[in-house]
Amino acid sequence: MSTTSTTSTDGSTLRVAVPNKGSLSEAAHDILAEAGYRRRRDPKQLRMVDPDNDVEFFFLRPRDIAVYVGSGTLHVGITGRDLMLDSGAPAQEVLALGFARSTFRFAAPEDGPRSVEQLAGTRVAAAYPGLVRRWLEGRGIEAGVVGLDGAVESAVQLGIADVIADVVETGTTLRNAGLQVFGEPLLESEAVLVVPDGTQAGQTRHPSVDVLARRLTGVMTARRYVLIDYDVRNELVEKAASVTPGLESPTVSPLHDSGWSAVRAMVPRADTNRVMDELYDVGARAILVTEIHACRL
Ligand SMILES: Nc1ncnc2c1ncn2[C@@H]1O[C@H](COP(=O)(O)OP(=O)(O)OP(=O)(O)O)[C@@H](O)[C@H]1O
Ligand SMILES: O=P(O)(O)OC[C@H]1O[C@H](OP(=O)(O)OP(=O)(O)O)[C@H](O)[C@@H]1O
Ligand SMILES: [Mg+2]
Repeated sequence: MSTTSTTSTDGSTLRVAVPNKGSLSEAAHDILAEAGYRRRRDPKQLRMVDPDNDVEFFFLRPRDIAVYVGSGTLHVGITGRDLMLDSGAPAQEVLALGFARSTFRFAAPEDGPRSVEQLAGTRVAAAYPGLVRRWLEGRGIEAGVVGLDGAVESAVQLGIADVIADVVETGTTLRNAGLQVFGEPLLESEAVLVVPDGTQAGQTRHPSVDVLARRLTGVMTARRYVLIDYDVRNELVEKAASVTPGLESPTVSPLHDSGWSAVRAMVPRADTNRVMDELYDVGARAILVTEIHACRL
């Protein structure tokens, strides 16, 4: 009877890879829980079956997720765009998820290289060596890449590299290491939903991937928008509606007092107060804002 199950039409359980720890993990678990999937109880759990949704979750290192998905052994996963590209695995992004945002940038001491052109002949330290090598090759720049596991910012001071290429979020770690960014970002990254590369022979997308993607999109929309309701005199409806056009068009309903209408529309959360001020100026009253808990557009 349920129409919300992710049960696939081909009868096989959807196998989903989720980051087990690190920067992506908590937000990935949150968005899945908001999308109606079972939440992991124990952070050491490696695998969890969610029978209500006919999904099996595998909690893996974020760096490995594109490798599993690309091999076809798991149907879909959540990882970082940068991690997916670094792996070189035959996986492709189907949905950007809006969290774990970062930029990937070159940085060096003040007296080091200050432009991409000056990278030739240098040693670049990176925890994403595949991504950096491909980026340099794509531009015909011949530089050595020193692959490290992390704390890359120390590599210059410790003498094994001239430049680093790393994830920058606030820039605090770079500043503390006396490094400055230069050149354009190599990449803008965020968490993404990945599936096996469509070009791989013999691999077809599991039908429940689309249900998962729709649910996650619904959560992102519910987070990004609020619902606004207000009353306005009939002659002012058009003017007020132009302030709150909604996604398609606002809902306008008659009030018991025939001179007034009630209007309802979705508004970007970030615009809420500006929109309320404008509506009040137009003459709207009883302006109410409510959360959207879930939606399918
Ligand atoms: N401040 C940040 N540090 C590291 N990764 C970040 C940061 N902000 C966003 N990210 C993103 O999170 C992903 C890295 O996840 P991962 O779990 O490997 O990171 P981590 O927190 O550095 O874990 P670890 O401690 O194992 O290195 C990448 O996609 C990266 O772009
Ligand atoms: O710009 P910031 O806000 O300072 O964040 C970026 C830093 O955070 C991450 O390091 P992490 O703490 O994951 O350590 P690691 O380098 O050992 O992975 C990343 O590798 C950068 O070093
Ligand atoms: Mg790290």
